[in-house]
Amino acid sequence: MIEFKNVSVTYPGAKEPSLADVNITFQKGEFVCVLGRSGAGKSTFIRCINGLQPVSEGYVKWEDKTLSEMTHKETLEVRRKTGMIFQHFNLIPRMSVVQNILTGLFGYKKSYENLLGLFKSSDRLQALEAINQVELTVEPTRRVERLSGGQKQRVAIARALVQNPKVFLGDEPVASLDPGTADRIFQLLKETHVKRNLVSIINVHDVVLAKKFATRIIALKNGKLVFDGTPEDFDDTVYAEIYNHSS
Ligand SMILES: Nc1ncnc2c1ncn2[C@@H]1O[C@H](COP(=O)(O)OP(=O)(O)OP(=O)(O)O)[C@@H](O)[C@H]1O
Repeated sequence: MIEFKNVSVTYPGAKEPSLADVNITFQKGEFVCVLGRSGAGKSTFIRCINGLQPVSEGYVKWEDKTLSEMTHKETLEVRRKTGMIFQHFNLIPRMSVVQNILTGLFGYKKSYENLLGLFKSSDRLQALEAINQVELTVEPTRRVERLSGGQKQRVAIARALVQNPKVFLGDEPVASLDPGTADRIFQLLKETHVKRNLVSIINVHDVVLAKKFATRIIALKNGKLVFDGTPEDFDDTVYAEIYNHSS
């Protein structure tokens, strides 16, 4: 469904590529965790998937279409199909839970409707359903700045859900949460993933979480794809190879 072919990314002024000649394909139903040391290229990789980061060489394909050759409309469609979840949640602090979730519907609306905040009652119903699905028990009208980290991440997931995504992309979604909350958020992501038969590709620092939830683990080192296998294959030898400090 998503294919990387000889993908490299070199940032302006950089001597070395941050992503180097990556070849990989992802299929529906895969729950992929991306591992690697800090600076290995994980965020760059995730952002290439929906074109937030343009590639310097090679291409990324969604089904049979190359991202860089898509029309504006097709690119927007790809973004709409992608639910992104970030470490710092990317919510609007002074807006309420339900208002934040409704922004997930922007991809379905005309821009003037977004500007005027025009939502139908069926939209609000959808937002309330998403709140139920992520088991968020706070008042929908509460401002998100007053929520805990775990609650904020649930709002972010609910916002991604109303988008009706085909793909979940996570850039360190649990990095700022305590271990118990991180585990519960991963549980929720995995359940949603299974229910909706998504492709999920999630950067994570915690190898234990990756091994517990992933159906496939990949690892980057200095921008190169150095591991692609099952959680069982990701053993101590592989761990040492990926996280050691020599190049
Ligand atoms: N916008 C940018 N401009 C220049 N260099 C960048 C940019 N973004 C990332 N880099 C560099 O590219 C490399 C890979 O960064 P990236 O953020 O993809 O790694 P990462 O594995 O996600 O790291 P972390 O786990 O710390 O978030 C790093 O050397 C980083 O400094």
